[in-house]
Amino acid sequence: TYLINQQALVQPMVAAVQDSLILQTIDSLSAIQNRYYTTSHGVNASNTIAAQWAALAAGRSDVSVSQFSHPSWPQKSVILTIQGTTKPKQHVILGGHLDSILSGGTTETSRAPGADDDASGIASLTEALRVLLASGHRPQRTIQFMAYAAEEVGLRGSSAIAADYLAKGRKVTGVLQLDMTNYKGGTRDIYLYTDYTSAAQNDFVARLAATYLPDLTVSTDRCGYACSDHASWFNRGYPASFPFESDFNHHSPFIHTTNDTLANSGNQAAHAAKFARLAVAFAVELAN
Ligand SMILES: N[C@H](Cc1ccc(I)cc1)C(=O)NO
Ligand SMILES: [Zn+2]
Ligand SMILES: [Zn+2]
Repeated sequence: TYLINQQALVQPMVAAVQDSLILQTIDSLSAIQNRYYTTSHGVNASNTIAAQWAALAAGRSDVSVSQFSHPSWPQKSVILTIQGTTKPKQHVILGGHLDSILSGGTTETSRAPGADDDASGIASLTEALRVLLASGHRPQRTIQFMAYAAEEVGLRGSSAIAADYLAKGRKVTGVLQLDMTNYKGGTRDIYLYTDYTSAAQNDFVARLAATYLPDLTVSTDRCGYACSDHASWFNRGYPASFPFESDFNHHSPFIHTTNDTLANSGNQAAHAAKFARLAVAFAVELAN
């Protein structure tokens, strides 16, 4: 029973989302030479996100930022935790991946901007996080924002983290994945993917969109394979949802190339902002 009853909290947060700040984050992340999981730039990208999230967390004793080390490669995942007040052992998780890749192979000097895949998702998450922290709201359940390493090489960062949660018996109320939120190739606004996701939670997400983003159109589609980090959680029995930029046939054609740039995403972040608004609604409603 997914209740939607936090309108007084969520409406102002949704209104506070700024497209310009999302654009700024996409621009700075895609300016890094590449974010490949084994390069010095890929390590730098993780540290940059950790620093940016730590700056947002400043002054909050209930908020912390950590990096999750992966022994078999150098790029760390980033986890920001907002401690829950009454149900701290229950986790609401929102994620995206911080790595990038070139389909022909990626080296230390490769240019892999990954503006849509997945700087856009990280930027949408960062803006959702910003407005959530700016509100001063303290959620009942613990909310975690995660920037996963090494998604492009087999969902490896999220898989390691999800396996760790399972091994530790941690309770996960739900997971939202944002991977590619800014290239508007389809006719609708938000596409909820139905494979490797939870039907019940997807219905909740659709109702969140209807409640908080009434002007937007929502549709569904399928990937046909484990196409992003939501599958790491779903495959271990955790409820996951994956709102995506377009229908399968119209996603950004630039991904995994040197042309996955902000310019090729229309030099805008209005599309990514829709996902930031949905993310903040998901976090606050599910964590209370
Ligand atoms: N495989 C995904 C890209 C991808 C994700 C969803 C859909 I629909 C189509 C394509 C990837 O590269 N994620 O990083
Ligand atoms: Zn991706
Ligand atoms: Zn990708």
